[in-house]
Amino acid sequence: MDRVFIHGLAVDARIGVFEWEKQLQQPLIFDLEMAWDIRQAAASDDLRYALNYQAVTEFVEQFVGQQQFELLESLLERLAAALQAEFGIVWLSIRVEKPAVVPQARAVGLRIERGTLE
Ligand SMILES: Nc1nc2c(c(=O)[nH]1)N=C([C@H](O)[C@@H](O)CO)CN2
Repeated sequence: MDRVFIHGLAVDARIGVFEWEKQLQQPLIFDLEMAWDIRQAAASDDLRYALNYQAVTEFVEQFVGQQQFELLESLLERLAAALQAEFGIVWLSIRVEKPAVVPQARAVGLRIERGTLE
């Protein structure tokens, strides 16, 4: 299956376990990989048959901006389900980095995969 990707998408979020984290917005960096059969879009040269990465980007920005969780796990699980439902994505991987929150590390975060590939 082909993949549409969005790398390095920075979105401010209210997320974290600690009280100080709940009082501010902090940047999250997302990498998304989404399975999509591109052949119909390629044959027709028509955006309607493509997975529109601009639309996905705006959806992620809006979704993340509206949520508040303690754990990255909670955010990613819901974001993955929302993207699959909104765009009909059968499989996706979302990786998120929380930069500079753990001083010993450049970034921390997680990566999940949801759905199935035929
Ligand atoms: N697996 C996770 N570990 C931690 C998270 C998280 O969301 N998932 N969050 C934190 C704190 O909020 C972090 O930002 C600062 O230590 C700790 N560990």
